[in-house]
Amino acid sequence: MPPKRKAMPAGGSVISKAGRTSAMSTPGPATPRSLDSPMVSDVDEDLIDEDVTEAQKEHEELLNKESEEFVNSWAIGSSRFQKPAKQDYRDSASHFFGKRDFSWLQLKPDHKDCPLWIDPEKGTIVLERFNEHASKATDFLTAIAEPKSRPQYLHEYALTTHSLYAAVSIGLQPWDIISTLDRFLKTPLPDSVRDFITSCTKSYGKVKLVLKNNKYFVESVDAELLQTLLRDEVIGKLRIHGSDEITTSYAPTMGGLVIPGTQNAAGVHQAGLRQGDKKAGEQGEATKETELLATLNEEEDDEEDKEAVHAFEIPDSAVETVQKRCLDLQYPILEEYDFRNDDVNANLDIDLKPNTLIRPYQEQSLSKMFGNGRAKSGIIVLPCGAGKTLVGITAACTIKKGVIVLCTSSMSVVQWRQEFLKWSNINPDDVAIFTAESKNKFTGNTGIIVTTYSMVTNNRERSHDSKKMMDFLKGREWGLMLLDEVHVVPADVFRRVISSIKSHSKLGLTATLLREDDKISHLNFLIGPKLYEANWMELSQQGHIAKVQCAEVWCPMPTEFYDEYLRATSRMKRTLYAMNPRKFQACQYLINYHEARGDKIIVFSDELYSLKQYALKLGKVYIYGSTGQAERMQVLENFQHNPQVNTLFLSKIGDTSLDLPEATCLIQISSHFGSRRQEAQRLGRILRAKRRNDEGFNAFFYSLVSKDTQEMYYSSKRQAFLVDQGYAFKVITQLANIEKTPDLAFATAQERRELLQRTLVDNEKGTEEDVENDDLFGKISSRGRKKGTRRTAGTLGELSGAGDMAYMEQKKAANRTLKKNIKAGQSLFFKKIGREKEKALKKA
Ligand SMILES: Nc1ncnc2c1ncn2[C@@H]1O[C@H](COP(=O)(O)OP(=O)(O)OP(=O)(O)O)[C@@H](O)[C@H]1O
Repeated sequence: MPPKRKAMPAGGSVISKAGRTSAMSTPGPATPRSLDSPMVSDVDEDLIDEDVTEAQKEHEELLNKESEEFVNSWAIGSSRFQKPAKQDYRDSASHFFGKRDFSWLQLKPDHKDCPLWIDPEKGTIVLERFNEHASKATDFLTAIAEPKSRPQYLHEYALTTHSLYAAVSIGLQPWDIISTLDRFLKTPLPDSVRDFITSCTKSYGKVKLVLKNNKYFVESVDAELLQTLLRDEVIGKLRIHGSDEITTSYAPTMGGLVIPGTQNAAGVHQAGLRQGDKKAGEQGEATKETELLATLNEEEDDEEDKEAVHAFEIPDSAVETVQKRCLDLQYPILEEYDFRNDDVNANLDIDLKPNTLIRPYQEQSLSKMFGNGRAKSGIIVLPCGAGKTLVGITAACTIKKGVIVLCTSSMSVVQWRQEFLKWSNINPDDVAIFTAESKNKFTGNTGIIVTTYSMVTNNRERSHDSKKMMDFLKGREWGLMLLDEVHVVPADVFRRVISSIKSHSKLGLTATLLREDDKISHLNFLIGPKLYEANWMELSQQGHIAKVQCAEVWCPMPTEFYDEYLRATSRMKRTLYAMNPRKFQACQYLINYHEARGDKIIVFSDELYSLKQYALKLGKVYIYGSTGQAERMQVLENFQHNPQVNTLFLSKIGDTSLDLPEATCLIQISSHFGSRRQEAQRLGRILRAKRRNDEGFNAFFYSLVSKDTQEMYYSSKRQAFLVDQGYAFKVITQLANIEKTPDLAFATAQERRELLQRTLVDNEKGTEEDVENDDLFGKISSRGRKKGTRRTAGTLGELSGAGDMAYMEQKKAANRTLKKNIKAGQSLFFKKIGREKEKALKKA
């Protein structure tokens, strides 16, 4: 714990530009002036110009006089700051601002030192990132408000019922929130906002559901409130017979609980010292940033030491009814697990390996979960590639009880198991996998099971083994349920998971807490509130994720393509804007350029037809849903280690969970409409670039869009989330010297016309759908077909008489090289591609 901070003194000093201070003895609420303001002695007086100081003196005197009157006139709770009548504050400039004219909120005298602005009507808060007190305010805001947009200089947050619920759940009290917010604001806190905070928080966090010695207790520090609940006709009847008395005990504190992998953890300290100055510096920075919150929590812990907690017991079967009833009564229940006092469930022998040091933001997110010595259920949001897996593993190492991990695909299941073995000392026999292929149990009393959501919620007839495994999962209590990629799983799937598997605490992990159907709020009550959300830009500045240059490349459509586009069905439109020859050329140009720089490139296409056509024409490798597991592994292996395989074409199956730290450049040629989530997840593939800490290194993300088509509209929608995270998309309308690209494809009008004809013929009867989708719960079913489309067996070239064969003719040179490589026995992988080509040739 950082040293305890004393309450900030009232009043303070007004800082002039030259660093001079002037005393302000007026009583009033504490202000951010006292937040490490530079003292007058810090300033070299010789450097201050006489004239300037005179003018400043005058200004300060005036300011002091005004501020004295001003500060005297306001105090917390004063109705002075309610919105005055329009005629009292509107002036000739007001019409420029319309409803957003907040000039009636008078600035505090020391507003320059306060980093926050507030919209009193909507509760939107704007943070000046350039303000010297910004970092302290940032941590506070992350705890109480939803980050909406975080570009470089101004961040926007919104106070919502859910964000305030989350703030209460990590232990903040309404008065902490009100007074700290008031301290950071440039204007006095408007009454409307104060009332909103009070009303949202007064009932939150008052009632907790705690599983102690395997019995459920409804718990509160407010005995009166528990009596009210017991008088309720529904809850009263559910109290366990014979436990008429409300029991009283004392709340646990964080005392003694150390999150593994942190600076304080045993075994890690030494490793921490070896990490070098940079890491130590960052750790210090994180500690500084959390100081404010820690102080608030610490003060509260002291109080909690003495605070009595009252509880009554309810049966397991009544948990959902009580939760629902409490919600109806406006007392939402928070779930907490007192794992340190759980003597019933066997302890799991697991700890992080001694040299594992978790990063400051990982530590911060976990401290929100374990803030009061118990495990709170909730969601942690970290950017793609920032290490959510290790956060989940560290939570498991802290709780040390049975763990069940739910993933979206069997590929992630394998990865999760590997990560448990990589980061912790867990016995491999204690981590078992439950998928269609493997239904193992752990050998000891307790352990870890990694599975998928679909395995657990499958309604179809189960095999004998599968049924036995489900009985095993349902028949025991789990200490922790780790829910990976929570944003893709619909509410009813969660309900099915949660109702069939009993777990004391739940931790949801995601990079993008957003859904296009806006149903994200369901997660708040099904799993728990958002406990922490990291800032993408901050993490990339600290080198934990790569810095990325984003660009949107506008590719005009040749007239004949555009004519066809205008009259095509919506399905064909998508194919046409993906197959736009100018887009193809841009892709070819960018691949050449980045391969020459030594980059490893991933090209994404949702459109299977274009994925294959592009890859075959350019002689590159590709993976999509139907690619067999062995071939996938081989392709990925080659992409990572073979210097001749520098570009990989991927369908949407590579959107998530693919760990390819070699990839440094990403080109997107076709995507899923306006999905913000897909855009962010794809970016995530290069955020983990190995070379991210090389001097001046940048990864590149290009989105190729066909000009004047629907794709332009979708593209700007897709970027919204990343723009809010601070990424800027440059628009490129002309790629320099593209016409000089050697062997530029479709350079003649004749070739472009042929491409158009082929595209139309190949897709006349529908297009092939990807047969696998890692987003298991997306609109397109994972195994099914979309209405109006058809699945084809074999290659499209075989059906249309074109496809591969036509490309083989055009790319004779590339294929000859390919054949030579095969003959030289260069790799099995090249041999396989060669065989496919030869087969296609023979058929033709
Ligand atoms: N504290 C740490 N120290 C060293 N390496 C770490 C740490 N945390 C994470 N990593 C590494 O960062 C990489 C990304 O981690 P991980 O795969 O867990 O990311 P993620 O957040 O789950 O990404 P995605 O959402 O894309 O799946 C991994 O290679 C992991 O080993």
